[in-house]
Amino acid sequence: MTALLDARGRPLRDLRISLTDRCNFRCVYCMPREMFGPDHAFLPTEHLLSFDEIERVTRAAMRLGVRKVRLTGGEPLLRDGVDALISSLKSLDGLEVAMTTNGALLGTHADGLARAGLDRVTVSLDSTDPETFRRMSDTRVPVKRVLDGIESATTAGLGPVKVNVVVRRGVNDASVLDLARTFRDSPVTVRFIEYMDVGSTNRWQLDQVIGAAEIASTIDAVYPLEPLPPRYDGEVARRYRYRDGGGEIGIIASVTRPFCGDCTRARLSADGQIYTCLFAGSGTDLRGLMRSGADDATVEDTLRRLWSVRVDRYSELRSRSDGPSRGEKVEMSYIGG
Ligand SMILES: Nc1nc2c(ncn2[C@@H]2O[C@H](COP(=O)(O)OP(=O)(O)OP(=O)(O)O)[C@@H](O)[C@H]2O)c(=O)[nH]1
Ligand SMILES: C[S@@+](CC[C@H](N)C(=O)[O-])C[C@H]1O[C@@H](n2cnc3c(N)ncnc32)[C@H](O)[C@@H]1O
Ligand code: SF4
Ligand code: SF4
Repeated sequence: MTALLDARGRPLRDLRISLTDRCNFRCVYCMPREMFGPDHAFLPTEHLLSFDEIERVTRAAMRLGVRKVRLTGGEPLLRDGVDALISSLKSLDGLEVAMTTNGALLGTHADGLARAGLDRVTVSLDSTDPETFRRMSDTRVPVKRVLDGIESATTAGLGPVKVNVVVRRGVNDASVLDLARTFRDSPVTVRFIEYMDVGSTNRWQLDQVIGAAEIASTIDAVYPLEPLPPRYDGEVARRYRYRDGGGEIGIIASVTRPFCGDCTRARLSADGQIYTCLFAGSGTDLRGLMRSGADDATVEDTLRRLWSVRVDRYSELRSRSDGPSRGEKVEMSYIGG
């Protein structure tokens, strides 16, 4: 089989699947409470893709080159029966299944996820300081519960666990060193993410971004670092290791050093739209297609046609004066991060 490439020569390798648009947190950079309050209309259950439909799309995507899926959201652990979905995805030959979660429910779910066959988990955690954590995540869940969840995941064998930290100037600057220190000499890898202009509700401004170079030098000044080579083509995080052998960290520089050139990711929203870029304004409706009776070959063909004309490179164009307009973009909680 010849590899399917998009119009810029990029293969399709990863499928990120949002299981729900709901969340038990209201992170200010993702689902600000003033936009996602009690009146917000979340998707009704019948609009969510069923597990059978998710599996059908995954099988079609695998025939086109996908080898890894990441279950995300919203908060994926809020979707009932997630263990059953993982078991059925893991029965597909050679598929790696990972999950990104806010960790609040990991303590109770870690063992079941491991039994279902989940390969790895990434936990989002923006600070270990209780007040800063609350300010970033706008939740009553105590930070200790997330830290315990990370430990449960490690004990259950869902590792090596990664911790994703969104860094926002003026809010959690101090968390860079705190989190580096907390997880040094542990099996957990912390990855610092430049704050991005996803969606249309977080009122992003460039001066709120702490760039990769500053993050690296802040850590390097206290715990000297050296760069590591990527583990695979298209890895989003730049890796560094502590010179004293204390483990490694990653930095995801999607604003200051975009990685669109080897972006191999498609995204499936909770209601079955396929997006070829995190910053897209609209997707292609696979749910409607499947519910109108389309067979597997038609689903595969739709994906193939969509990927073969793909030209997306939003992050590379963001800073150019002739770059993309700041029109409506899909929300991260709906499409998955
Ligand atoms: N702009 C942009 N940002 C991305 C993309 N993929 C991931 N990110 C950002 O990077 C963060 C980390 O993504 P992960 O899924 O944890 O990273 P990953 O490197 O794919 O995961 P691994 O399988 O562990 O290597 C996300 O939460 C996003 O903020 C992408 O395609 N475009
Ligand atoms: C949308 S969340 C979904 C999964 C789960 N609820 C969680 O938080 O891990 C996926 C990832 O997107 C990241 N994210 C959300 N908004 C972001 C933004 N504006 N800039 C950078 N990363 C963001 C989060 O930190 C998280 O790691
Ligand atoms: S980043 Fe994750 S935990 Fe935070 S609001 Fe978005 S979906 Fe929820
Ligand atoms: S901005 Fe779009 S094309 Fe670029 S890396 Fe992110 S998802 Fe891929």
